[in-house]
Amino acid sequence: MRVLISGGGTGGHIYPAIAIANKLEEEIKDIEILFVGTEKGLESKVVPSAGYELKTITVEGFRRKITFDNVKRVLKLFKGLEDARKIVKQFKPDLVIGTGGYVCGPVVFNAAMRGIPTVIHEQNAFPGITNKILGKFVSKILISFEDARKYFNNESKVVFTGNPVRKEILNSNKANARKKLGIPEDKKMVLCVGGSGGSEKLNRSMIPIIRDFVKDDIQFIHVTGRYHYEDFMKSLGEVNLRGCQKIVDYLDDMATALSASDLVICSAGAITLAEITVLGKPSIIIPKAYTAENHQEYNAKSLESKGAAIAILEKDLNSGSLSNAISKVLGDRKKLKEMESNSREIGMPQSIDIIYKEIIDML
Ligand SMILES: CC(=O)N[C@H]1[C@@H](OP(=O)(O)OP(=O)(O)OC[C@H]2O[C@@H](n3ccc(=O)[nH]c3=O)[C@H](O)[C@@H]2O)O[C@H](CO)[C@@H](O)[C@@H]1O
Repeated sequence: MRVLISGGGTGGHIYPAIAIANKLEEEIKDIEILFVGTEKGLESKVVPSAGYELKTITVEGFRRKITFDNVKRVLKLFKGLEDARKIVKQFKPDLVIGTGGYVCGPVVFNAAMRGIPTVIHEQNAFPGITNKILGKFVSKILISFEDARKYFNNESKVVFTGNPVRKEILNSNKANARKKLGIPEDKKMVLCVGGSGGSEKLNRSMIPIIRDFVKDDIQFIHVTGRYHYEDFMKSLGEVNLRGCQKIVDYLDDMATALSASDLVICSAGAITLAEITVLGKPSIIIPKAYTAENHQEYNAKSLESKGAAIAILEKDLNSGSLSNAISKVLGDRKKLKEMESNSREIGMPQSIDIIYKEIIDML
C-alpha cells in the first residue's frame, strides 16, 4: 500500500501526520509512505528525523488583503499545483492524507480530482482555511472537537476522532524518563514550551522565574523556540545551571521531557494539549492571543474548566502572575494530584486507533 501524507508549516500540523504514519506502518505490512511538505516549513527537519522520506513543493499561504505579495503567492500556488500533480502521478498513492497547513492543499486536491481516496485531519475547533476548502473534495474529514463539525457542509463525511499523539509519547514512562534525564525522584521538574515556534511573551516572563528555579534547585527544561534562543540567552545573562536545568531552542525528544515533568507551562496549541492530557500532566496554559478565532483561548479555557489547568491570558501574563500560578500548583501536592487526574480524564490515547479504523473502513 502506498500512502502520501502532507501537512506542515508548524508542529501542530506535522506531528499528527507523523503519529498517523507511525500507526499505519505498525499495522500494515508492505506499506510505503511518502511525505510532502515545503522546504521552509518545520517539516523539512522533523520528517526526515522521524525516519520518513519528504518531497518538497513550492507553495505559500495567502494574506487576507489584496497585495502585490499575494499575486506572487498565486503564481507559487500554480507552481505548487504542478509540483503536487507530478508527485501524485509518479508515486501513485492508494491513499492521501492531509493534516493541515497550506502545503497539503494542492496535494490532497490533486489526489481527490483523480479519484484517489483522501482524508483530512483537523486539529482545532475552528478549522484552518486549507481544510475548509479541501473538505468539499475529500472522502473523509476527521475532527478533534465536535465544534468543528458545523464548518464542513457534508456531515456524512465528518467523524470525531480527537487528536493523535505520537507513539513515543503514548508509550513513555515517568520513572524511565527521569532516569534518562538524571532527575532524582524527590526533585520537582517543570517543562516550559510555547508551541513549536516558542513564545516570546512566555520567554520574557520566564527569565526571573528561571533564576528562582536555579536558586531553589528546581529541575526544568525551557524551550525558547528556534528564532528566540539567542535573544533569550542574552537577556537571561549568566546563570549557573545544575543537574537537569536546561534551556534549548527546540526539543527533539519531547516524549522524555514531557513524561519526566510534574508541571508543564505551555501555549494552547491543540497537539500540545492532546499530549499533556494523554500523560495526565497538570499545566499552566498561556494561549497565544493572535490565533484564528482566538482558538487557543478556547482550548485553554476548556482544560481550565475541567480542573486540569490554570489559564493565564497573554494580556495578564508577567513574571509575577506566572510565578504565583507555579507556586500554587507546585507547592500543593494535593492540588497537583487532582490536576493530574483531571488532565488524564481529558486525554484521548485511543484517538490514533479511531483514526486508523476510520481510514481502513473507508478503504
Ligand atoms: C500560533 C498558532 O496558530 N499555533 C497553532 C499551531 O501550534 P503549534 O505548531 O505550536 O502546535 P501545538 O502546540 O499544537 O503542537 C506542537 C507540537 O510540536 C512539538 N514540539 C514543540 C516544541 C519542541 O521543541 N519540540 C516538539 O516536539 C510538540 O510536542 C507538539 O507535538 O498548530 C496547532 C494545531 O493545529 C494549533 O492549535 C495552534 O494554535
